[in-house]
Amino acid sequence: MDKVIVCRNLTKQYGNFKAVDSINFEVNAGEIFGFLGANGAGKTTAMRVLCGLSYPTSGEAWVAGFNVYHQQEQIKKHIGYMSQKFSLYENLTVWENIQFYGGIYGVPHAEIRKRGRELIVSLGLEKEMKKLVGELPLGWKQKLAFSVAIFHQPRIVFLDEPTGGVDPLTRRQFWELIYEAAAGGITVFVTTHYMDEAEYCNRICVLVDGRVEALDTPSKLKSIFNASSMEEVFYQLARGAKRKSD
Ligand SMILES: Nc1ncnc2c1ncn2[C@@H]1O[C@H](COP(=O)(O)OP(=O)(O)OP(=O)(O)O)[C@@H](O)[C@H]1O
Repeated sequence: MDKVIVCRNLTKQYGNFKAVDSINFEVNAGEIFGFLGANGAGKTTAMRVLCGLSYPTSGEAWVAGFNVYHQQEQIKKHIGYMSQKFSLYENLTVWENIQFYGGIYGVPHAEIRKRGRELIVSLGLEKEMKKLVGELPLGWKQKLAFSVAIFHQPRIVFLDEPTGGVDPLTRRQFWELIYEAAAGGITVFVTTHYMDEAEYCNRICVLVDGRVEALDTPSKLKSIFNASSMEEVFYQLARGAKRKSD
């Protein structure tokens, strides 16, 4: 099977403090891989290394076949990224944001127009196309931010708590977009604090104090921990955590 992310003893230290402590995992192509952990567990730190935004202290990792020490620029070209504070421009219109991000990622102009129109239709944003993004409800912004993050058809999309602050129905609709992307062959690496979302992932990796404490499908994890929900699994793992949120 094609491995799009491989981590081998990946470590990131700040001074003597190991924010990410020798983590190992592999993510398969087309997989929806959930990355869970309490506040301060090390999720964002690990994700930043995998996105080519910071260097590890030791260990190895490859993303889309590229090395995190030597090939950060190639990694950036082959991934999409969406954070909690997603990066849409609020004072540009929906259409202008699509054009802008398509351009940044080097999508040819004619292609941006064609795929941009298809995207507007598929999101049902025809009437909002010329509206400023700042005027859209949060749920729409999140859907648009996700669509823009995968507009250049990357191999992997990294989502850092993408659905913070929206209601369960909107979250569910957002996850339909995630499933569509995965069905189209994009690997999804997602952090979340919502345990209903954890259940939607193909596999879950739970970080506790910078270390991988569990890694399996939601159903296997529930059976291993003799738990009826991912919430319970998470609680059993995270209650021993020493780190507290900042
Ligand atoms: N630049 C830095 N210098 C020192 N310590 C840092 C730095 N960045 C992060 N840390 C520490 O590393 C640990 C992991 O932080 P990180 O943001 O990766 O956690 P997280 O799992 O993403 O948490 P959250 O769910 O709150 O976003 C925390 O204890 C944090 O204080």
